[in-house]
Amino acid sequence: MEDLRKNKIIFMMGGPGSGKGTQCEKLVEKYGFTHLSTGELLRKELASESERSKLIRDIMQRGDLVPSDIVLELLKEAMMASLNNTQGFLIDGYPREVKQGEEFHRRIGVPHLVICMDCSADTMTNRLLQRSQSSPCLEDTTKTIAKRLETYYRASIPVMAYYEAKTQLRKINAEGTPEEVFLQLCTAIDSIF
Ligand SMILES: Nc1ncnc2c1ncn2[C@H]1C[C@H](O)[C@@H](COP(=O)(O)OP(=O)(O)O)O1
Ligand SMILES: [Mg+2]
Repeated sequence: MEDLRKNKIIFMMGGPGSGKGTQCEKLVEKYGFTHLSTGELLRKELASESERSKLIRDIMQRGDLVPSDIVLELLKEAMMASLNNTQGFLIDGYPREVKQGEEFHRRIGVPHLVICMDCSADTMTNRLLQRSQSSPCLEDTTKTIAKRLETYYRASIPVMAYYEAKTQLRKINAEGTPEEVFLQLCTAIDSIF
């Protein structure tokens, strides 16, 4: 098997609205990383006509969660595809639970850096509400947001504890302006090169 860890692997954790997408875009531009989001990979797979997409669709229609081995398979294929023309992998919104982290560890390895975008519930809520005002979709009501935040907190605490002992875990103050947050991220990332 090709060694996917010959490139730096960085996990970007953070609640909804903590600024992961915004910062990943800036980091891709500065460092030449490949930005991978498992949600995005699943959406792309569903839009294809593969056998696997039918399987995933069936699972989702039953209301079940997509099994973590399928998610990891998609992630691994995407990593393989850009293995020789990237400066590293920036993986956003993964792992969602410790089990996914353990699977990633077994199949690929330990990430070189885990970033946690530290942001208060108030700030995340305000950002998400602002975004929802500029779109016709009213789904992101305060109540829905509160539920998403709670789900994130509950899941992220054990994941962070898992990585604390395994690799570099860096907490970033994600409350500031995008430029302020970006400067902190650059310091953390420069430290692994
Ligand atoms: N540092 C910051 N200050 C103010 N607003 C920010 C910000 N970072 C991102 N935003 C805005 C942009 C979006 O409308 C919203 C959510 O950002 P995002 O990058 O999509 O977050 P995530 O991908 O973590 O859900 O908040
Ligand atoms: Mg995002």
